[in-house]
Amino acid sequence: MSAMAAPRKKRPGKDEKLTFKERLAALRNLPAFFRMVWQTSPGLAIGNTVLRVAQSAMPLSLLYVGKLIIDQVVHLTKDPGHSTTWLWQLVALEFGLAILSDALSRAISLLDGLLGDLFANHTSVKIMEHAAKLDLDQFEDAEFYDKLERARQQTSGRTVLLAQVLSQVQDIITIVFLAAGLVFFNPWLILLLLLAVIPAFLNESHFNDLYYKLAWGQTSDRRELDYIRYLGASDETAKEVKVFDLSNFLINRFKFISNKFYTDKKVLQIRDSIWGTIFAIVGAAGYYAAYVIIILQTIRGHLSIGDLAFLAGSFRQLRTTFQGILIRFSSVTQGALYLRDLFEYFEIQPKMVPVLHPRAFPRPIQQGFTFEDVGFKYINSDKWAIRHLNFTLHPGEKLALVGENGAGKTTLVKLLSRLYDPVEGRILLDGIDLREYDLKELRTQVGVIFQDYQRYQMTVSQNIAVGNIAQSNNLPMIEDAARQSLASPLIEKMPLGYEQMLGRRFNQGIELSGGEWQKIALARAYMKDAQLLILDEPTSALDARAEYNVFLRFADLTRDKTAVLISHRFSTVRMANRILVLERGTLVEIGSHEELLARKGRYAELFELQAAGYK
Ligand SMILES: Nc1ncnc2c1ncn2[C@@H]1O[C@H](COP(=O)(O)OP(=O)(O)OP(=O)(O)O)[C@@H](O)[C@H]1O
Repeated sequence: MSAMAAPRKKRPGKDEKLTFKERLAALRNLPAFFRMVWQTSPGLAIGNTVLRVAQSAMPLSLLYVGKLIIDQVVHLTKDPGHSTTWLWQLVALEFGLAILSDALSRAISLLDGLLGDLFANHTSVKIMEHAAKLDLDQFEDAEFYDKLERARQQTSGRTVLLAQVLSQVQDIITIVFLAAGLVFFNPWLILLLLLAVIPAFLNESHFNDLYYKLAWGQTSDRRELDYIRYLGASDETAKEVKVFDLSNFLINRFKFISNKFYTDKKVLQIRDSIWGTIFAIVGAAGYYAAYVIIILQTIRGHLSIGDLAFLAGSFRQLRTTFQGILIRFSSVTQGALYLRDLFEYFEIQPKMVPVLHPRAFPRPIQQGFTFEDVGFKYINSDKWAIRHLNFTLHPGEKLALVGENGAGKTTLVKLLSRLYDPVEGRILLDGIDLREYDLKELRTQVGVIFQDYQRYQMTVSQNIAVGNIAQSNNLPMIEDAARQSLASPLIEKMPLGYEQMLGRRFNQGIELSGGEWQKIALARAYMKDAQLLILDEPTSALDARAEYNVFLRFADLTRDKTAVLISHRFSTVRMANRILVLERGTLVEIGSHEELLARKGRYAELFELQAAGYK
């Protein structure tokens, strides 16, 4: 079973050469990128384009007006009696153009900034929306995580790409304007310039590939680096880092990985700047060759002084714009390569595709859930976590799952709540495959509290409301759920009651004990009127009296519901109608507490073992 349903594409490995063709092919991602930009804000996108087109006409206009001014000045020096009106009109025009050009640049960078911020937000939302669609096991795949990480990096990095692509278009239009002016004088000079900047371009694009490959190869190390940074400086880990004295261990690991990054990049950067300098000299030589030609033509009287200034200025501008375009071309293609990562992430499709015509969830459940030879193994494991599992969970039944660590109890529960689908066999609900029911409805009808439930750094009421987020403003319901899970006395003692922030991350947050957190988390189970309630060791952190009370209450509150409990405490387990004993993923016994004790099998053995501890 593969988590990556999307087609795998050939990716450049560390040593693999990225061809020019591949780089060009990456540009195919740009239309999709522009679509995303457009979706972000059509108004800003149009405004930006219009301003940039206007700005691209500026250099040529300024240079041409400059030429007219010089020619007019030269004319006036030869003929001082001539009227100066035209000259001052030209100066005023140039002044106006200079102000306009400056205003346009500022407006463009403002729109770039605004559009960039909105684009980053829009992409982050899309990444989260897509993550919500994916299956749980896709998150457990390291390759997927790398992809997610690279996609995340796109959000801020791609705003740069946006400005680059737009500048590229703007510069191309500028060049068309300038070249149109220059072709008139000498087309061969443009060719000369082109030849002079091409080596710099090839060099730049070569190094960009190397940078990209380096960053690509470092993705998973980078994840480790982020993780170490978090371990080394976070409220959640500070306690263990201190008692186990881990700081040196973490710092050394951090240094080792970050130094490796630094060294690898340094070597590239040095080579890049040496070659960059050499090719910049070649470019400058091209420009000065053209300059000499223009000077010679002026001396021979073929060009006016104004023409000389205009041509020299145009060439200088043309050269920098050309170089900018060519150099940016490789960073645009590099950006497009990164975009491919983003789009590849969006291409990953969940395997749990909804059926075309989902069935309505039965209300009430008639026959219950039947496991038919169910087998399951995790994507990153060759071992069967569950195998050949056959049993029926009857409606209204309270079933306890018992087994040693790693026996498969939580896995069974995940299959029941369709976080995963079986790899072998099937699970039936009222005789029909669970996969045929509407997944959303199933989620509302099956309530699960996992042993590793989340401690949200949010308010108490939000922490409870996550059990049914649609009711997050329904305080009476939240209070009722807290009463049922026996959390209300605890909440009433808090300074801000249900509005109390929990955890230490945010202002005025208070930290709770493990058992206190569990009581809050348990309230989530009562937030919806689910027909099947699953509690996976929900009371392991509660003291004996609290646990006893919770289960008495639970039995009372779930009288007409089906329930599955996982617990290592037999005092709890014995309250169930039936007990299913799992061993290495298979069912070894099933029956009531009394029946299983009488059998003197595995359950009796585990029960005696625990009872002996209390004697
Ligand atoms: N996400 C996962 N990826 C790979 N293997 C997993 C994953 N979760 C569990 N396993 C493996 O599947 C097997 C069953 O695990 P499971 O969590 O169902 O056990 P359990 O009976 O609930 O254990 P415990 O009493 O310790 O909670 C174990 O061998 C475990 O290593």
